[in-house]
Amino acid sequence: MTKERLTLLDTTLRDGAQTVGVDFSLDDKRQIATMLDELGIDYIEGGYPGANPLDTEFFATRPPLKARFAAFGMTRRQGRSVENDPGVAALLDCASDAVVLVAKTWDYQVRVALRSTEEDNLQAITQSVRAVVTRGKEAIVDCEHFFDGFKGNESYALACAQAAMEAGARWIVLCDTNGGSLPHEVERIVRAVTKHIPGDRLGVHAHDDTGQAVANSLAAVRAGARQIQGSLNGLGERCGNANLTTIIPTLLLKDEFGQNFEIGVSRETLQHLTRVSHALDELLNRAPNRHAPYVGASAFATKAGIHASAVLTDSRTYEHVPPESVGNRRRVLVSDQAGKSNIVAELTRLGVALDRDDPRLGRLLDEVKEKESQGYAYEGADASFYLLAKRLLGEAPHFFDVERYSVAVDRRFARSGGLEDAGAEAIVKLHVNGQSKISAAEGNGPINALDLALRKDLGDYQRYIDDVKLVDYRVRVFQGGTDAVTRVLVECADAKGERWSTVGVSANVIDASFEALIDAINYKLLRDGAR
Ligand SMILES: CC(=O)SCCNC(=O)CCNC(=O)[C@H](O)C(C)(C)COP(=O)(O)OP(=O)(O)OC[C@H]1O[C@@H](n2cnc3c(N)ncnc32)[C@H](O)[C@@H]1OP(=O)(O)O
Ligand SMILES: CC(=O)C(=O)O
Repeated sequence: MTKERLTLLDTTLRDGAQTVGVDFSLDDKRQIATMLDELGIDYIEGGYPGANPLDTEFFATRPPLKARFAAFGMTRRQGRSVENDPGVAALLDCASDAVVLVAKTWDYQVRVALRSTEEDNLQAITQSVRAVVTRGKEAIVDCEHFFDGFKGNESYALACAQAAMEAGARWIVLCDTNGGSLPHEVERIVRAVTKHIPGDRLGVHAHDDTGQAVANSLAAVRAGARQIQGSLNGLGERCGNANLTTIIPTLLLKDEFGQNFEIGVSRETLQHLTRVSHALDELLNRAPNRHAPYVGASAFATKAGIHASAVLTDSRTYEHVPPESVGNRRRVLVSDQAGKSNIVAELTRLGVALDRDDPRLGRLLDEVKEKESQGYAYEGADASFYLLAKRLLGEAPHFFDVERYSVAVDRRFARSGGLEDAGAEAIVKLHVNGQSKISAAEGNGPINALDLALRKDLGDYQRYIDDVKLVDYRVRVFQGGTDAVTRVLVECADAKGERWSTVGVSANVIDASFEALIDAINYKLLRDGAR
């Protein structure tokens, strides 16, 4: 059976730029466009030339792309001709293959937001589309507020969409601009529109204000629309746009869509999806959403012991698709929800062989649960779990002893009252292979000073830790009040690019940090076979 082609238009660089907290640089835009292109997206909407210098520059220095490069802007303004509208001129003159024109299609918006007449808005649509087509570019019309407009005044919303089609627009895209529509409404309305406009000229642009942008986009496809607009990681105005990082694997891997449609993204490039999603977060300096469908670190993480036992027997028991299909991986977590299966799986991943019938396994599981009840959390501290296991198995040499440490915080104030200088000093006294070592260090804060002092002179073992860097530090205080317990998670990295995480727990944040730092060093010595 021949499959129908679905077209994807990515608006990460346009609607995504309207996300609170997102501020792309020119270089970010270039890198993101390249990633989208390599993925196999059909249209990349690069921004709004003429609206700001960055977007104008991005179009002036158009990146080389296989995808169609689309510029976004609005239909001509009231009281102006298309020839005399600088906004339209910027769209016509920029180096794009396609122009996406946003057009009002809700009569109420025409009156209130444009302060115009229904007739003038129809003419603006017709004239603007014609201008784009006459310039030899493809016209795509984003029918703003289409679903709300259709509910309020069906014939006017349809008249706007038809005006766009008759003027020569290749795609008429029905937008759920306020994001309040529900999947059954979208399906009903798109089906009604297909009686007037062929489905292979219809698209959908959904916002996520009820958390259903993905469902709404899929509902539109079920009803006949053949273009989906969305963004990577669901970036976009307010709650964001339809998340292409969810839609793409759904279209490829779920039978209803996969058996009936094809898209520009192949099963092979789909395996880069997790990397692309995280690369975007990295560019934006945002922590990836662990719970994101398909690409989140928890998307294929199994915490419950009963699930782990089954998933290790046959992964389909608790996985709706194989994690590798989207470039993700299975994680079986060690925590107070774990059973023996979780522990064996994590030990195997860490390269530690332990038989399921070995009585030490039960002792390790009990120890994990006891420590977790005190506040330790091993699901985010694999190196501390590794040390715990190795010590219980009697396979962890004792490298050094700490005799004492102290930390002082120093703050100096100017006569005017302002802060003049701030810093911290730490002293650590250790015993390494019979030698006493005392190290002092200054840092920009107490943990920094302590970390530097601890790693300054480890005698015979110093060469193993010279390249260690503390790359992440997180504190969580729980139980509240004066009995509060502090959990510190530390992530370290070395020159080989390896990363490992450790945990420390105490009523005192410095003690908890010190414990996590000590684990980090012991782990490195153990993994590198220090003698
Ligand atoms: C649903 C969406 O996400 S649409 C995405 C819109 N994206 C953006 O707005 C981001 C970039 N925008 C901008 O930089 C600026 O808004 C600009 C440069 C486009 C325009 O700036 P300004 O000229 O100051 O206008 P302003 O931002 O106040 O917008 C209101 C104007 O747009 C007009 N307008 C709004 N929508 C439309 C439309 N679909 N068709 C025609 N005109 C429109 C209004 O009538 C009003 O015109 P007026 O100034 O002649 O009264
Ligand atoms: C075009 C657009 O972004 C919208 O209507 O939501």
